[in-house]
Amino acid sequence: GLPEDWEVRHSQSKNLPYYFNSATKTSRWEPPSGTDVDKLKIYMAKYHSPTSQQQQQQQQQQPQGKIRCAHLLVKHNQSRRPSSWRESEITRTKQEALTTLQGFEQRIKSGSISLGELALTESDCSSARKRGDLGYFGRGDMQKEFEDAAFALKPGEISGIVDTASGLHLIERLE
Ligand SMILES: N=C(N)NCCC[C@H](NC(=O)[C@@H]1CCC/C1=C/[C@H](COP(=O)(O)O)NC=O)C(N)=O
Repeated sequence: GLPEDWEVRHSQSKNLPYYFNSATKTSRWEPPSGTDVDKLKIYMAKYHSPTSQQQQQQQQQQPQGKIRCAHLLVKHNQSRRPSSWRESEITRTKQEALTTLQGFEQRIKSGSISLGELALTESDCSSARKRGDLGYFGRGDMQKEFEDAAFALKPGEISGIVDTASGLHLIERLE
């Protein structure tokens, strides 16, 4: 039910449909004027319903049941391994680590810096050099508190502060 030259496409990053005009090569989030909205609704339900789309995407994008996350870890003197590439002996208290990570969280959630960018210099995990990217993992790979927080996220979402034996984390689900 779209006007001439228009087609529905799917944005992987936002996991949302958008409308593309192949003649003018323009795209937009809303259906173009002149769309037969009722017909479009039926079409979307059939081909672009989020569940089938998401299921498809889930299958294509990642090994079964695994997700991919980046994290920013701030260790403290009670961490299971109070040492990192940044600091051979980590002496900050847990409270200090919390205050530091809350500051990072504000900067990330305000959009002034990305988690990955900040992880590069601030994360006490060796994944820092990969902007915190831990790669794909499934249930049973990470410490439980981390796993539960990570699997509760949708792709693109960032957790609150997560407390594990490693230290305090912010987690971003990438896939
Ligand atoms: N599968 C992947 N990519 N690597 C295996 C990860 C093993 C796993 N690690 C963790 O749970 C901590 C918390 C989340 C990330 C993580 C990273 C830790 C944090 O630093 P650490 O406390 O070890 O010094 N550094 C590396 O392992 C575990 N079961 O201990």
